Amino acid sequence: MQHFVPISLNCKNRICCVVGGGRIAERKVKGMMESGAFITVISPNITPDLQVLADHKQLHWVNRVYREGDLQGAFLVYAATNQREVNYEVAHEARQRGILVNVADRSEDGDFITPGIIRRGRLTISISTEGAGPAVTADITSALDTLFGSEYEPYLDFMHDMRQIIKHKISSPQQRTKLLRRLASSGILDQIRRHEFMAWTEKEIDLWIAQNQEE
Ligand SMILES: C[C@@]1(CC(=O)O)c2cc3[nH]c(cc4nc(cc5[nH]c(cc(n2)[C@H]1CCC(=O)O)[C@@](C)(CC(=O)O)[C@@H]5CCC(=O)O)C(CC(=O)O)=C4CCC(=O)O)c(CCC(=O)O)c3CC(=O)O
Ligand SMILES: NC(=O)C1=CN([C@@H]2O[C@H](COP(=O)(O)OP(=O)(O)OC[C@H]3O[C@@H](n4cnc5c(N)ncnc54)[C@H](O)[C@@H]3O)[C@@H](O)[C@H]2O)C=CC1
Repeated sequence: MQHFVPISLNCKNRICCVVGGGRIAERKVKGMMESGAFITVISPNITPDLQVLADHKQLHWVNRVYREGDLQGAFLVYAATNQREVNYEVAHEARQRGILVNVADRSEDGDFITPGIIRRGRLTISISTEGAGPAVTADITSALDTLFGSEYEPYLDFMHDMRQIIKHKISSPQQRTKLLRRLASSGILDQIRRHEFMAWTEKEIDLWIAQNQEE
C-alpha cells in the first residue's frame, strides 16, 4: 500500500486559487484563512460567507467562470466547481504549470487532499483516511474535538515559552531533552483544566530547572 506524504504547507504570501464558490469552495477557503495566503476565488457566484470575506478584502473574488490562464502565478489551486469538465480543465492547467491541485469531486486526479483538522492555538491535529472515507474522517474529527479541549492552547503557550528558556539556559542537549520530557509529564495540563495553574515567575522557573536537573 502506498501512502500520502504527511505535510503542512506554508502558504504565506503565496497565491492560492479556489475555482468555484459553493459550499465546498467555502470550506477550502476557511481552511486557508489564517495562513497568510493571498486567496483568489474564481466563480460567477459565491456563498454569503465568502461574500463577507470578499467585502473585507480577505479574498479576491474574480466574478466570472474559470478561463484557461487563470492559474498563472498560483502556488496551489482547489478545483471545487460542481462541473466535472471544469474541474478536469483546472487540474489539467495546474498540471501543465506545475501547480499543486486538489480536485473536489475526483481526488485521484489531484496532488493533495484536505484532512480533517482541529486547532488549539499552537496544536494542530490532522486526520486523514487518504480519501477512503471522508465521513469517517468527519466522525473522528468531531470525537477528537471533544477530547482535546481549549486547555491545550495555554498549555502549549506555556510549553513554548519554557522550551525557549530551557534552550537558552541549558547547553547540554541531553539535559534539555530530560527537562522537557519531565515538564510534559508534570501535571501542568491537569492544573490548567482545574483552573489551578498560575504562570511561573522567573524565580520559579529557575527553581524548577535546578530541582529537576539534579536528579
Ligand atoms: C479526498 C478528499 C479530497 C479533498 O476534498 O481534499 C475528499 C473527497 C471527497 N469527499 C466527498 C464527500 C464527503 N466529504 C465529506 C467531508 C469532508 N471531506 C473532507 C476531505 C476530503 N474529501 C478529502 C479526503 C479526506 C480524508 O483523508 O479522508 C474533510 C475531512 C475536510 C474538508 O473538506 O475540509 C471534510 C470533513 C470536515 C469535517 O467535518 O471535519 C463528507 C461528510 C459530510 O459532508 O458530512 C462527504 C459525504 C460522505 C462521503 O462521500 O463519504 C466526495 C464525494 C463527493 C460526491 O459524492 O460528489 C469526495 C470526492 C472523492 O471521493 O473523490
Ligand atoms: N471534497 C469534498 O469534501 C466534497 C466534494 N464534493 C464535490 O465538490 C463539488 C462542489 O460541491 P459544492 O460546493 O457543494 O457545489 P455548489 O453547487 O454549492 O457550488 C458549485 C460552485 O461552482 C461554481 N461554478 C460552476 N461552474 C463554474 C465555472 N465554469 N467556473 C467557476 N466556477 C464555477 C458555481 O458558481 C458554484 O459557486 C461537487 O462536485 C461535489 O461532488 C461534495 C462533497 C464533499
